[in-house]
This record gives sequence, structure tokens and C-alpha cells, in this order.
Amino acid sequence: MALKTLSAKAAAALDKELMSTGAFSLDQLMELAGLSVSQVVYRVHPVNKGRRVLVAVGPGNNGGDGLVAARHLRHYGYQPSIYYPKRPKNGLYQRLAKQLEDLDVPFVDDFPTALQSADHVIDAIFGFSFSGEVREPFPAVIHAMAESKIPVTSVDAPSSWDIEEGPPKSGVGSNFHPDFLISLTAPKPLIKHFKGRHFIGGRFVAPGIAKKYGFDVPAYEGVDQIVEVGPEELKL
Ligand SMILES: NC(=O)C1=CN([C@@H]2O[C@H](COP(=O)(O)OP(=O)(O)OC[C@H]3O[C@@H](n4cnc5c(N)ncnc54)[C@H](O)[C@@H]3O)[C@@H](O)[C@H]2O)C(O)CC1
Ligand SMILES: [K+]
Repeated sequence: MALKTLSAKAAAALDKELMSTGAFSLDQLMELAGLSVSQVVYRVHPVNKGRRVLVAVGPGNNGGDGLVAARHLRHYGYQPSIYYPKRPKNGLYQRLAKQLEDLDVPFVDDFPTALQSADHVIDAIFGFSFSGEVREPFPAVIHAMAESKIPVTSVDAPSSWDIEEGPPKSGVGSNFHPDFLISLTAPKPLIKHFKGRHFIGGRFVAPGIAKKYGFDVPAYEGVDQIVEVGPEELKL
């Protein structure tokens, strides 16, 4: 498979293109991204392994993917809870949060405490627009995920990792190695540092757009929104 990686810059340009010439709305893309995240959790952590999924939600679209995934997981029979300390005023995020409130999904204030009674964690804090050092209040959250034995699924990138260079050499996130990662549309260069199980989601990209950005859409099966692809199968 000729799956190449997309730099942060290329991934941002692709998203922009999907929403302009591709004619998708952000709501649609986020719904499909979150649906694919929910399928990864269902695959790696079926309901009988424990229903309590704690979702760490960041301030941007990566966080929005986490909110969508939580809704789908609730309908699959999980008991998600949401840590969402920085809520932007944007109507899309507010609607996603309202949809969860209507399903009686709890919002928690203390991530490390909530982690103690979780069976699985979704890291939807930062995606391809992350840069620099992790700012408050997220260092303690990254630290708690890194120290905990609870399995973590990261959305698009392990939060705190540099999109091109991978884990920071020291400080917050240097010891954060999630068990599972779903790359949205195409893996980012950080994938070469990732040792866990890796999935790709984004079963909506038209061949012309994929070709323009130089990646192949992987061979999804049946009704799956995800496909598992090891780093060894990627063209790095
Ligand atoms: N290609 C796809 O399939 C799609 C991807 N989506 C998701 O959108 C993500 C990108 O979303 P965004 O561009 O909104 O950005 P992110 O969600 O990656 O993060 C941006 C937010 O994080 C903050 N931030 C950045 N660096 C920080 C730091 N060092 N400390 C603290 N806060 C920091 C920014 O202020 C901003 O609020 C992707 O990674 C993916 O998860 C979508 O939802 C849409 C479709
Ligand atoms: K993430």
C-alpha cells in the first residue's frame, strides 16, 4: 500500500480543500471523523471489556471529534464521560455538547480522579494544529494519561507530540505512548515514532482529492469506517 504521510501544513490544506472544492461542511467531516473514532474503540475495546470511556476533549476540532465519538459510543452501550475544560463559544461545539447532555452523558471537572474509574480513555485534546509546549490546564491531563495503565486511543495524534517530530525529548508528553491511534484521512509524520495499533479513518475522500495530496485511500471493508494499517505498511 502506498500510504504516505501528510505534514501538518498539508493536512490543514486538505481539510480546507474538502470544505471548499470538496463541498463538505465541517459538521459532516467531524461527524465522519468521530464515527470512525467510535469504531476504533469498539474494535479494540468491546463493551464487555468495560463500558466507562473517559473522553479528554481539547479546544479545537480534534476535541469535536471526541464529542461525536462519545455520542456514538453512548448509543453502542458504553458509558462515556467528558472532560472539557476549554469550551469555545462556537455553535458547532455547543450543539455537540448539548447532544451529549440530552443523553445524560456526564461532564467531569477533575480528569485524574475520573481516570481512576475509567476502563478506556479517548485522547481528543490536540490534533494537527498543535504546536509548542502544552499550555494549562492540559499538562496534568497528559501526565495522568502517560502514567496510567488504562488503555488510551489517541485521535489523529498523541496529544503533546510534535506533528512532524513525534514525542517531545523532555517534559510534558515525553513519556506519553498511547496504545491506539487513529489517523484521520492520512497518517502524520509522527507515525514513525508510534509503537501501538494504528488505524486510518476517513472513508469519504474522493479519488481526485487523494491523488492531489499524494495518498491512496486504503481498502476499507464492508461498512467499516476504519482500516488497521501498521507503520511497516506505510511508505515512510
Ligand atoms: N481530516 C479529517 O478527517 C478531519 C479532521 N478533523 C480534526 O481536526 C483536527 C484539527 O483541528 P484544529 O485545526 O481545530 O486544531 P486542533 O484541534 O488540533 O487544536 C487546535 C486547538 O489547540 C490549541 N493549541 C494548540 N497548541 C497548543 C498548546 N501548545 N497548548 C495548548 N493549546 C494549544 C489551539 O489554540 C486551538 O484551540 C484534526 O487533527 C482532526 O482531529 C475534523 O474534525 C474534520 C475532519
Ligand atoms: K489527540
